[in-house]
Amino acid sequence: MGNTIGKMFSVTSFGSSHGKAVGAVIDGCPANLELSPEDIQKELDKRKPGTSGVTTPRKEEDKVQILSGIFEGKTDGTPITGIVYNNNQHSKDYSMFKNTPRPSHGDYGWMSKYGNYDYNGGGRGSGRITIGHVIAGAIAKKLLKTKNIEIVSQVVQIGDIMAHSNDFDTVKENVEKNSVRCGDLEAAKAMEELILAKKQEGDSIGGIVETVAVGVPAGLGEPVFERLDGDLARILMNINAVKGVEIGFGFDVATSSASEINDEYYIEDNEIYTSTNSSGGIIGGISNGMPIISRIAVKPTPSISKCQKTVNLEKMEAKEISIQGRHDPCICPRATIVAQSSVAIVLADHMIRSGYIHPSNLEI
Ligand SMILES: C=C(O[C@@H]1CC(C(=O)O)=C[C@@H](OP(=O)(O)O)[C@H]1O)C(=O)O
Repeated sequence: MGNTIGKMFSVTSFGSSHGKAVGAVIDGCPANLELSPEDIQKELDKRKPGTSGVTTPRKEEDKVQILSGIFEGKTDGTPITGIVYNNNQHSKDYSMFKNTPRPSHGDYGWMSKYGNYDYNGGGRGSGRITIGHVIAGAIAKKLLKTKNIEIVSQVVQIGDIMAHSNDFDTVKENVEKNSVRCGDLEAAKAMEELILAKKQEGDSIGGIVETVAVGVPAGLGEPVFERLDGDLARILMNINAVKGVEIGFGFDVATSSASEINDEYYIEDNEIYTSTNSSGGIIGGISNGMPIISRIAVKPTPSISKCQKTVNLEKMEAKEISIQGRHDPCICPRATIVAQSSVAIVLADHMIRSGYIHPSNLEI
């Protein structure tokens, strides 16, 4: 239960971190979208572990195989299955967690719910599960590109260091130039130093990832329980380690007057625009044609080597642990591509639902 999202463009996630494989089944992608494994691989390469000092050192190639849904280089309207086999599990690192939940890791909740919980690598609760999001997101992004919709994500905050650049094209170019995936290269340096310092201390650090989608037409989203912002919040909040979601001004609306943040309209070349975008491109739950802006607050990775208090659930006694093994000192850099994929999945779903993309054949 709870492994599928989307109505017309739906994604079912499967697998676990130390099991055989992880991936996703995507149903509802219309036929005739040109799609190759490389289209997906280049996105997975941005997420894969072991690429820099600010990620987990686990070494995985994360090579995708497409098992179904493509005929002669194009989608054929049937379910697309993308799979990545796990190759570099170190399950012995996890033997100490069998009955000993890591503080603030999903371990305890999953042990309590299922009883039979694969504690190795956090099982299905692992960040590695986001491979499925990225596979589906790569397809969604290609689909959206046919309608000139583009999405970019960047790290805008790590600890108390903030990024200051938010011009779409600059951010798009700059995120590829630094391991933190921040659009402001000055801030990126300071962020990297902070992450490496936390890693050195055996600790980790949280931050904020922002995603901007441009070219989204007005009219996506449905009242009352399937508003576009509601659906975005749902998918974003479902990413591991996310503890907060904002759209547009988000929590800052609480300290604002309407006269300060209302987005005033104007007309240019017979088109309607707003002069500001504090609504983040969504009003009344429906897109208004302005860029869709979302932010996620990502908690620090809970698995740290600093000594922490926990309990042994079998012996019912207190215990201290220092978590070894391979973990990200900060989740944010790799979460950028997961956030972007998640936004793409929701937009693809709503583009089909609203009739902007034909549900079965892209050429119609
Ligand atoms: C491997 C990835 O992230 C993993 C996420 C994770 C966790 O508990 O969530 C724990 C670590 O797993 P392992 O101990 O097996 O290396 C991370 O490395 C990945 O994202 O590809």
